[in-house]
Amino acid sequence: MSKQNNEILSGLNSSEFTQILNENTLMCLLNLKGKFVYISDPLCSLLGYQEKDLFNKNITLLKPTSVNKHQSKDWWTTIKETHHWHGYVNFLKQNGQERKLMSTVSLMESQENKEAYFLCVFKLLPLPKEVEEFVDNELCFKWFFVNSPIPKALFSLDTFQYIDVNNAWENFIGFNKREVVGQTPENLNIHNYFDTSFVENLKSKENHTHNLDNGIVFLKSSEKKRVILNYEKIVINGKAFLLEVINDITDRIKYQKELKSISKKSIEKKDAILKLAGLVGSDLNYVFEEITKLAANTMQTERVSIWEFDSKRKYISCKCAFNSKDEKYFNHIELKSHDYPKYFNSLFKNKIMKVDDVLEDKRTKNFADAYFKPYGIKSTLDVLIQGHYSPYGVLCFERLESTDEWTIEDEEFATSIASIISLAVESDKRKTAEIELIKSNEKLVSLNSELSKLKKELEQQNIYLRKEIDLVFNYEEMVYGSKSFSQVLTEVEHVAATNATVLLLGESGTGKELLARAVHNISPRKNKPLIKVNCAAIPKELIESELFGHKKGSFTGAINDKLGKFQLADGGTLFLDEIGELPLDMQPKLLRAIQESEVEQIGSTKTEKVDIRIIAATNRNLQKEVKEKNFREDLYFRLNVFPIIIPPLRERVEDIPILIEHFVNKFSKQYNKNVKYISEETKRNLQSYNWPGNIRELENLVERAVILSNDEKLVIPNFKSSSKESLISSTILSLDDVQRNHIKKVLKKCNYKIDGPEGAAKLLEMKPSTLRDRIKKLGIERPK
Ligand SMILES: Nc1ncnc2c1ncn2[C@@H]1O[C@H](COP(=O)(O)OP(=O)(O)OP(=O)(O)O)[C@@H](O)[C@H]1O
Repeated sequence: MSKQNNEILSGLNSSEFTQILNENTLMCLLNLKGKFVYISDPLCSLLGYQEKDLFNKNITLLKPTSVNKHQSKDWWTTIKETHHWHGYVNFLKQNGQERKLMSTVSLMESQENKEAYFLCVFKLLPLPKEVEEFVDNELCFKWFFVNSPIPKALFSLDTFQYIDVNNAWENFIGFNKREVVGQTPENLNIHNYFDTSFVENLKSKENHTHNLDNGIVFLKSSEKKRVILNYEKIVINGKAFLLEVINDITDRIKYQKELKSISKKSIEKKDAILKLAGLVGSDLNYVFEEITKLAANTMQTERVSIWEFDSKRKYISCKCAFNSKDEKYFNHIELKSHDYPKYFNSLFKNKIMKVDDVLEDKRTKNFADAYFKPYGIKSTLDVLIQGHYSPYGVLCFERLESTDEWTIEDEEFATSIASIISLAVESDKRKTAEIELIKSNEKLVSLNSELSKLKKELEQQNIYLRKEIDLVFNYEEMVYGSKSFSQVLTEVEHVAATNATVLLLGESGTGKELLARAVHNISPRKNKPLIKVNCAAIPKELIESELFGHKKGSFTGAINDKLGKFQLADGGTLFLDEIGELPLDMQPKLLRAIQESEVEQIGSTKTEKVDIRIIAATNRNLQKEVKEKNFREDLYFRLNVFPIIIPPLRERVEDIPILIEHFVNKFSKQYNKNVKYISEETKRNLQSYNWPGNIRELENLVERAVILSNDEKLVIPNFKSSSKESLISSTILSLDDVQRNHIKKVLKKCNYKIDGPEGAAKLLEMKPSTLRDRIKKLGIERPK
């Protein structure tokens, strides 16, 4: 036998028990789950097993079945429920045969380890006499009846009077043995089951047992107990008695009831959570009202409220409160966090705070008088409602005077409700944001359509305006390398800041318009329009209307009112291109408009003030035109305030290579070409040309060349430098050539003498040795 078994047995080792146990005893000990913790050798060999086969195995391995057909439940189930058995059992032996045994099972407690075990003692059958012997055996009876921890009573089978009751019975029912012997359970108001038919059956048949699963007994104290009653007929000294075994299941039923109610409550809570979760997305006030109402009902709490933090979490204010009593509650009141730091700190730290006595708890004590006492609130359960980035607020459950404490289930439910509130708040925020977005989108659409309407109107009123406004100056467009053009730009910069009239003088294509835009774009008027009038391009009869506008019907063809360029340029700059072409009769009108800064529309009697800066440009020699009476002197003087002369391209050949590169890049991009190289020769050729059409001509030439070039090298087809007269090639000599020519000239003059006062070195102000080196380097030789 194992050491553990020995300990268990010694724990059970009352003197009586030892006497039962001898080498022939068929017995075993089962733990409450039915596992063998001890099995005697005779029982093992009777069933054909070895101890190790059964030890720690479940009794169900032996397939125990009740033999008694009146027994409603099987052997092991009955033992588990009633902790008791006295009757036959059939076991399946190891060889597959059945073995019927008389069994007596009772619950025992080990004094050693305080564990409970079922002690099962078996007798061989058929030996009815032995059965009697067993119960006749005084010691065995004592163990089975007197010392049993289960309440048991013996009745006379004839009169149903109590013959004996054990200690456990006395303790349970409350009567002592003396009070009950000779009485019936009915007399003592314990129960009246002996009126029922099963008792007759017990009388008539041998070894009959009966179970009452839903019995009720009343204790001496009148307290009612739910019990399972197990009855069996036993024979003592040849006389039949009725044994009653009482199994108290009151606690079990109460526990089952509690379990049922807990599960009912939990279902209710789940239903409530599902219902509330379904509300997320509805109007927030409605959601809050429903949440507080349903949460209060489900938690059986008198008051539930939702509080919201301000943006700095300095206070919370009540957003919604449910009150089962319908009193005026603290809707819309505020609690400042610095007034109640203990409350708020605990809430932020623990996220949930249950207070079973608000008047005593240090976290709520200091506001109990104001908030809890007047309303009879005894306990609270507060949960922090989390927001997306920071806490949104607090959910409060409040109970009036009640003994109920907040349970774990309550806390779980409250936390779930707080999560639903958080979801509802976030969804509401999203909805508001979406509405705002839709609104601003709608606003944008309406603004847009208003804008396009205005734009259309404006376009219709004056189709020039946009075109002119698009004339935006871009410094990157203007390249140069010459000193003379740099000088021009310096003048532009100086004059731009002023309001002075600028007169741009230069041949066609020299960049007058570009410069006019530059003046405007770096002037304080840059955000106002630059309006261009090409005096040469407008028919003579329309020029006045172009400049000053006209009223509808003022002349044939004036079908609408029209603004003139002066009005359009108001606040900005008016660029009068090709001013030399302005008809003579228009010149005094223009002069007046410029001088007076006012204009009069054709067909109108009113004059209109305008604030305009004038830039004029011409490729004509205006002085000559004045002399020849083609241009009015007074207008010339009025325009010639700040003349800027733009040199022709041939006078600034240093600009040519840079301009070529600039235009090559521009047109390569435009025509998707990959021109990268320009031969020095091409450059030289282009520099030696006299460019009557100036930069425009160069630009057009490069454009054509880029279009025609197929590889990385720019080829200028059919370009011939102009006739000798137009060439200024001689001016473009390399430095070496110039030096060579000059040294040669001086050497010739000095008759190739280098040293001395008459020598070339003296004339050239050089050291004779340096001159010699230079002569060598430049390959100058004395002619033979
Ligand atoms: N410095 C420059 N850098 C780059 N491109 C230039 C430069 N100067 C002029 N251009 C270009 O040369 C062309 C002619 O310039 P613009 O129209 O300004 O000359 P213009 O003197 O006003 O001519 P016109 O008297 O015929 O009206 C334009 O395409 C202009 O962009």
